[in-house]
Amino acid sequence: MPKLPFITLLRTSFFFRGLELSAKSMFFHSNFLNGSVVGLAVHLGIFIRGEWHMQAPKLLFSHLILSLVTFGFNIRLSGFSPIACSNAYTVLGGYVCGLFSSILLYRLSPFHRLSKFPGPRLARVSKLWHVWQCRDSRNHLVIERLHEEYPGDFVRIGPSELAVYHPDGLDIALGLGTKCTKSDFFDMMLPNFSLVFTRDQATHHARRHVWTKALSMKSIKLYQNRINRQIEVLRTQIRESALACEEVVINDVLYWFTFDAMGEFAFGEDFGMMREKKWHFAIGMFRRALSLLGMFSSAMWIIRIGFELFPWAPRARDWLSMEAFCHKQMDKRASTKSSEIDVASFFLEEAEKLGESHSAARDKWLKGDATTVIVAGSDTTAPSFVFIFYCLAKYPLDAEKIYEEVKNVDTLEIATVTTLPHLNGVINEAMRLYPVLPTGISRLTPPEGVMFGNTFVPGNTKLLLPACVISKLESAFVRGTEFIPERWYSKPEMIKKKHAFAPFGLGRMTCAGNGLAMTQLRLVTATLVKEFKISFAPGEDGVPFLRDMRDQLTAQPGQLKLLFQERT
Ligand code: HEM
Repeated sequence: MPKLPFITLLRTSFFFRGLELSAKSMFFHSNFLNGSVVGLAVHLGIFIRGEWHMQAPKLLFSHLILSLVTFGFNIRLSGFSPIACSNAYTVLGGYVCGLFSSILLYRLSPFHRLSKFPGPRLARVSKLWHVWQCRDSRNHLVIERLHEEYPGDFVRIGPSELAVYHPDGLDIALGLGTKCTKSDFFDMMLPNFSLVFTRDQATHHARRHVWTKALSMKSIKLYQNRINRQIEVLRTQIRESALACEEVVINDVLYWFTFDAMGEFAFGEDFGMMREKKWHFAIGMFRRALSLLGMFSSAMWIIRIGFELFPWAPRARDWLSMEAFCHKQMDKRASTKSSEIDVASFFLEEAEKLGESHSAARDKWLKGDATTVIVAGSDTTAPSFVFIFYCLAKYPLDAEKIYEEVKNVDTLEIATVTTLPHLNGVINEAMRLYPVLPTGISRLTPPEGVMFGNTFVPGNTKLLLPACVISKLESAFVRGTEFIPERWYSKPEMIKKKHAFAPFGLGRMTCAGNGLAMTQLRLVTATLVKEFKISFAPGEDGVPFLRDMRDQLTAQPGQLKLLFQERT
């Protein structure tokens, strides 16, 4: 065999090495490209349409499985080797790049249906931006700041979500005749059913009548003895503090009262918090679990992943344990006969109608509504109370005006307190300036879209309707940021858009417990103002109370210390 010169050998070896490298590079590129095309197709063909939060846990799980299968497949093809692993990485890397580039470009592009609405660039890309902004549970400040930064009626706060600051926003999105429906947020409690968390309108309508019956003014009168009992415990506790000249942490006392009262109305048994002057463990769990909502309520897919894949994580566990506690309360109530009527009596009566053949659905409704009645009934009324008492301490002249109204009347008479103008003006004004659902109302536009004045909002857009901004708009209320109770009775000209104040929502899905909540607010405020002078405790100025407020779907104000002094 002729001997090849060394140089020729070298050249030939470089040539083949080059060929191998370019083949490898082509292979690499084609793997990457194939992955990217699949990623692109999956976005444009599937994920671009509809809602995916309910499937989020399954999607995450199936993507993990698919990644493992891709590795397995490549290892089977080329044996366990760096090449097999790098092939798998390349395909998966291509998929991820294709999928996310397509999502990113689309969301930032002028072709997106919400492209004309202003808002932070990162908010357009992903809801993770909003989640990050809410990491300290202060969504109300985020939403207020955005309103200042982007003056106008709308700000884009997510890829397909708008914050609406229009003075008619609540009326258009919630009012009678609206075609907007509840947003993805209301899938939070699934698989349990509950009136609040029911998106399907027909199902909602069918369930609503039980709640309407259980919380009608006629039924509330049946709970009057229970209400009076709880108010008496509260009065006694406040009187003890007044006699001892002790400051009262009003948040604790009024939260204990409201949860105790709700336990009593709902299941015929309070939580004993006022008597024992300490938090019940289940309510404590619930309040810890709320921090989940402070950060994640704007991204339901994260909450769904948390509940389904990480139910053992501390906050998710607190939430699930709190639900289990409420379910147990309902089971306990179902197995006892009560001589006095309570809210559960109505639910149990309805459950009996469903009978054994529908036992699964019946149990789900009972469980879901048991949680709702405690959570929606207490964690809303309690902060309303705290804000009202903050206003009474801050505006003592208004407290005195209420005193003039109540000093000669029976403050436990529902019909009487309903008609007292300044009492009701103060309650309304406190709820307007300090809404208990500061950013908690959201809706989805119908497929054909909705007009807000002259602006068209396209279909399937999630809307956030922040009461913390809308109810103070100058276009809705004259001197909108000031506390003026008279606007609700003697100065109606100071209200330009009455539906910009909707503390209980509007329309078909308005608060079912509106009457009960207002009754409690009126009776308790009138009773305590009649008996006590209320002021800030020494060293208290109410600043930390507002500064430390968290927005965890419901407002969780900071600590407030008050002094109660018995009127002589
Ligand atoms: C001051 C106290 C309260 C406030 C500010 C309040 C506020 C609200 C708001 C704004 C909504 C509508 C949410 C939406 O449209 O997305 C609502 C719904 C609801 N609330 Fe209340 N609420 C209070 C007290 C109560 C009480 C005491 C109960 C019951 C015991 C209750 C039970 C419900 C229920 C069941 C719904 C759902 C209604 C439906 O979807 O048909 N709420 N509440």
